[in-house]
Amino acid sequence: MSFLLGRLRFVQSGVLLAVVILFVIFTFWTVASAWQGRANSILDNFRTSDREITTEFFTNLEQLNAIPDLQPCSDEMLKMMRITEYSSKYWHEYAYVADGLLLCSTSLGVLDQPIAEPAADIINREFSFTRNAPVPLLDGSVTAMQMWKGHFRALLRPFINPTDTTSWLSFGTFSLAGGSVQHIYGDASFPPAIILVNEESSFQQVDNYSKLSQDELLIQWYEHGSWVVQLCIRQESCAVVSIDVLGFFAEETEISIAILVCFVALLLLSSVLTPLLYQRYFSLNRQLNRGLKRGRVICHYQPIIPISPIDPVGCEVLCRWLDESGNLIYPDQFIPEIERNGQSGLLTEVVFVTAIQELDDAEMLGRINFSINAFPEDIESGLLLRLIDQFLPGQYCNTLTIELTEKEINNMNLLRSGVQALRALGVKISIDDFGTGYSNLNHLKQLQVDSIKIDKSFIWGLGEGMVHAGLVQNIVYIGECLNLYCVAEGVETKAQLNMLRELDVQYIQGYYFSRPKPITGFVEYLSRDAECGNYKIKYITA
Ligand SMILES: Nc1nc2c(ncn2[C@@H]2O[C@H](COP(=O)(O)O[C@H]3[C@@H](O)[C@H](n4cnc5c(=O)[nH]c(N)nc54)O[C@@H]3COP(=O)(O)O)[C@@H](O)[C@H]2O)c(=O)[nH]1
Repeated sequence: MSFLLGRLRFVQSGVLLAVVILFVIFTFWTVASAWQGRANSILDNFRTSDREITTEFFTNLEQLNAIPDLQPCSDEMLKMMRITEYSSKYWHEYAYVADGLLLCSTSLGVLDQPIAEPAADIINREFSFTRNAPVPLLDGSVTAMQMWKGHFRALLRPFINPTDTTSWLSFGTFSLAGGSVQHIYGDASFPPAIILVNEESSFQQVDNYSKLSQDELLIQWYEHGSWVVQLCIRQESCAVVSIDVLGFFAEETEISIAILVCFVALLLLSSVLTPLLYQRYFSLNRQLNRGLKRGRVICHYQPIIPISPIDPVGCEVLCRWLDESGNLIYPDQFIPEIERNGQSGLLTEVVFVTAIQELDDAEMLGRINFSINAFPEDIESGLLLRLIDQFLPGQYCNTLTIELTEKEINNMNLLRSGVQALRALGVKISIDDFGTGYSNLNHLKQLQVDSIKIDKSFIWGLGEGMVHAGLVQNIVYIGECLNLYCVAEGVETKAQLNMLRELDVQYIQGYYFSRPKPITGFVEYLSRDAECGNYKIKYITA
């Protein structure tokens, strides 16, 4: 019972643990996909706009710079600048600049008084720009990002700023200028963008990076409670999205509550499911069912030593069950369950077939006697006859003893005729645990058996006074009268052995000689000539 309870608790905690692990994975996945989705959309926005903005800038300004033989700020040049602005999506107010002075622009035309341009705060290899500096052309009343290339300059139109996000998510872009990282827009107080030089060798120092395309790299890392995702385009600009993990849960209360509710629901569900799962997969009943089919029932062999040196040695085959955790379970613990499940025939078959196979492999079949335990219904149903016919060569039938285990007899007539059929083959029948259970004298007379096995409780009482000695003596006497031989089981001491010899018991079985052992241990024991009692092992000779 305690074994079962322990098992139940083990299974329950196992299932609970599995449920919790699944839930944690589910939570992580839900949360991660929620914030990853948000970060991705921002990065996508950045990716698209950055690509389009820079492509448009370079295309347009390169075209303007490449116009040959045009007078600066001539009507022809202004026309070209206005056509360019008309087809621009991101850039406007194209202007012509010479020696730091702005001479004309698309909206104002040729200026009466040239205006000094602000100094670019970022100077790159091919271009220069200011970040949101006041625009002198418009009296400094507006700020805009201004970018120069060659003789031309353009202003970036205001567009939707992706920093418009939640409190747990911040965004910023950075650019590489003059060999250093410059903040362009968004949150400047970020964990610094890792490396803006978009060279694979430098990114390879970062664990989690992936190359999205020839000129795009994505890097992700965890830092100070934030998950940071950085996307770099070409060699100059990177967008960084930072997700504050705890902030997410604090802000997104609906998601947090939903997760909490799911967790509680899962806990409740698991407390309902666990017993059902246990019943379905882990009950002793189920395990036995699987075990019987999957060779988890194994055989141990315990010697039965004859008192007379002329009689051959024997053994009793005793089953054990190797449960799914690798523990050896003894028959008293699982046979009652097997009987309740109506699987006793299956157990007998597994033990019978395994024992014959193992004895044969160990070259013991035919050289020693062997006893197998069986239920009365195995004889009544004809199962044992079928098994013998199928698996035991006829010449070895007289080495087999069937020990009838203590159980109610269903049909005495069937049992009697089954016993007769077995005995006709040479198989011997023994009444197990004689003196207890159903093994009464009337059954002995009706069944015509070959031997009786004196129950170990009588043997253990031998040293305790005359009563048990008298009982054993009477059992031996009954055996003599009915022409049966006696086997004493449970012999543990030399004193018990000596008393049994005096009482003329013919065979001894017990820990005094050997505990039940797997076939290899049993064969090894026999090869040492039963040193425990100085018994010379005698085998059956052909
Ligand atoms: N139908 C089947 N019944 C089986 C089968 N295998 C075993 N059994 C029956 O289960 C009962 C318990 O068996 P087990 O735990 O294997 O115990 C056996 C011996 O280990 C034990 N024994 C033997 N000598 C000693 C000893 O000196 N001291 C001590 N404390 N125990 C000892 O006795 C059991 C043998 O019993 P028996 O069969 O009555 O000879 C038991 O009733 C088995 O019959 C099976 O395959 N099928």
